[in-house]
Amino acid sequence: MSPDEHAISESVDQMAQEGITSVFLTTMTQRPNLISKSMDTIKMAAENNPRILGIHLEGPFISSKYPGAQPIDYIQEMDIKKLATWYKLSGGMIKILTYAPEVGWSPHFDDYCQVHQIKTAVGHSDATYQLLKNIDIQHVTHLFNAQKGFHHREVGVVGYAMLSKIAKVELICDGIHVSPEAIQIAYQAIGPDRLELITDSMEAKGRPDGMYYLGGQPVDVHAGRAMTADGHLAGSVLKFVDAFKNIMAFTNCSIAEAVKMTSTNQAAEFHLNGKGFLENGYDADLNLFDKHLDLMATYSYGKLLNKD
Ligand SMILES: CC(=O)N[C@@H]1[C@@H](O)[C@H](O)[C@@H](COP(=O)(O)O)O[C@@H]1O
Repeated sequence: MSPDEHAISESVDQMAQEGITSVFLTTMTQRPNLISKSMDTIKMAAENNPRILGIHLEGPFISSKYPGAQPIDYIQEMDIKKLATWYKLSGGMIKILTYAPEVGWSPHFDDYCQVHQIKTAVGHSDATYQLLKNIDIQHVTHLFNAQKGFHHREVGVVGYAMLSKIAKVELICDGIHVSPEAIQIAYQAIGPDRLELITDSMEAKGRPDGMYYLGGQPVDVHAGRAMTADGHLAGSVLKFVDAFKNIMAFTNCSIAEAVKMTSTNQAAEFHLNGKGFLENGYDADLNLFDKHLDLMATYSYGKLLNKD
């Protein structure tokens, strides 16, 4: 394994400490050749690590109105040829693409994604409710963050996420990206069958405050917040087990619902066979908690990965 593949694989194994048994690794908006390199590196790392199940391409086909922490200089126009190159380099591992449909949608693009089973997600986008409804978007990336918010005459991406009957909706449940009250509203409007918790975390997670990098830009991490120099929240330092606990604390939902939002929904959406349930013949990926819901042990494919 190359040093980069090794580093990726190690960081995925490290995630077992917070109860993560499988991941889609997320790329940033960057120069095309760097995205190409990531595709190849992740593909190679996945050959030796069965916990890497896919890639989430976040950008580069997004709106310059909502870059968030994505480097604005590398936002690109939708280009199916580029997507096809990355898909090939990834060995078919791209499972989800976050993009801004108002700048990039075409029937040809939709066909390409459907044929290659790439889920299209709206994110970093200024799309209107009507556009999202017309193109039947089925996934919303980090609800509320870096997207058109709710206005009473144009309900935008947030309104679409709430009104859709089928779209799965991501939430960064750290109480910083989204306030506990907004999380309650999302829970009441969207519910545990469609919400999916994510971390959106970057390299500083679990490490001391200081300067780190996200997509090649310096990020200052202090007291649980990661900020770019121009003042955008830049990913999180949220541990997945804390997202699991927070959703219960913020919404009063049941453990069963929190389990749904952290595993079953994702497994079902992406047809991850063998994942998401404890059943005969399944992969035996599981977390053990004590009565305070502190994580005691994580098993992946039946093998103990961490222990308190
Ligand atoms: C990897 C990524 O892109 N993450 C986004 C970030 O770009 C955005 O700045 C932040 C806050 O968004 P907000 O200021 O719109 O709430 O949310 C997420 O962390």
